[in-house]
Amino acid sequence: MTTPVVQLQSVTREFSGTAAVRDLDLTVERGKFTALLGPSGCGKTTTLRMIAGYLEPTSGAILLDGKDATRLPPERRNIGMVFQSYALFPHLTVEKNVAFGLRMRKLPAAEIRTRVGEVLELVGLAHLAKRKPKQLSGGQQQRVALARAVAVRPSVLLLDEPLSNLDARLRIQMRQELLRVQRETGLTAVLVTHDQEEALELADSMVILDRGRIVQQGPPREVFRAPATRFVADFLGYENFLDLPGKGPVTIRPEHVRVLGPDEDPPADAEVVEGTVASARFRGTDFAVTVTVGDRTVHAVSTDDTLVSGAPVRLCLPAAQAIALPHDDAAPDTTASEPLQQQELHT
Ligand SMILES: Nc1ncnc2c1ncn2[C@@H]1O[C@H](COP(=O)(O)OP(=O)(O)OP(=O)(O)O)[C@@H](O)[C@H]1O
Repeated sequence: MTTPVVQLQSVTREFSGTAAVRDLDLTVERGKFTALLGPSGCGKTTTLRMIAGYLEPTSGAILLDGKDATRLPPERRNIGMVFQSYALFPHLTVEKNVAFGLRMRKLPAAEIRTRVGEVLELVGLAHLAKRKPKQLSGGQQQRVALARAVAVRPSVLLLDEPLSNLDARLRIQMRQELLRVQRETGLTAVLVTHDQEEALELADSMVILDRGRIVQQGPPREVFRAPATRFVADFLGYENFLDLPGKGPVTIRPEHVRVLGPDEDPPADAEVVEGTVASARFRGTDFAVTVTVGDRTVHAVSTDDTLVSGAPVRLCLPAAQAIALPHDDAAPDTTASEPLQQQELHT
């Protein structure tokens, strides 16, 4: 096995006695794209800044390429960083911005010229080399920042919410761009994001943080399809948290809950509950439907445009899509986790 590029061993970082990151163990494999994902304040940026060397851990160790780097200053770590704010030098041209890190490393002028040319080609900006940052669009500025980080051939490329300043369309385009650059260069990358779609699309490994701790990690499909806790499920858009008779606490995505037609028979392995439509919100191709079942709300997705508030409906909860959750999982909304009563079920 090759040495991991980054290893965090029992890393804790406190601010005024409060831990922003607690006892974190993290391994970043060579050539892989790792995403740190979680809600605001969960410790993503603190973790990234410790890897970069801008913050020291309160305790624990950081290894880069297998060597202890816990107290090494940023300039002695071979790291490339891209920020949300681009952080370009406004008075320097695109090529001089990209050359900056190479000049700091005192590379020969000819080598700098070659590398700047290569990375500008890589991000498709060779034709804008003489422009200043303010003459570029947001997406182009972020490409310059990416080129500048890649030019130094870092051991690890650290990306702190690099796409969140871009509009929705451009963000999706730039995701592909980022992935292409990472794949073409073979660089190891660590991305901080609160956007689950971004992590799902880009990452080989997804690490979910909650209040400074890792709560789940693995390939995105695995984590998405089998959230280990209610927190992870909730964060990944599982809206239904139910206690099914004989099954215990489960979670199920709204798009897996079907509104049955009046004469429709449910599949054999499904639970069926009766309720009343509380709301049906049009979303373009379908409706986000909320249904009151007893004293709780079940979320479903339907293409039926005749559903109106107050209408009685039957919902089908396919057993195969119901993911079991730990019994003692803290419930963010306690009213939703009461067991569904037998009399509400039809078999
Ligand atoms: N310099 C600091 N001084 C005091 N507290 C800090 C400092 N930096 C971070 N924190 C606290 O540490 C916790 C984690 O912050 P961090 O910025 O790592 O979270 P995050 O997951 O990156 O959040 P966001 O997505 O909002 O950027 C927060 O509670 C934050 O207020």
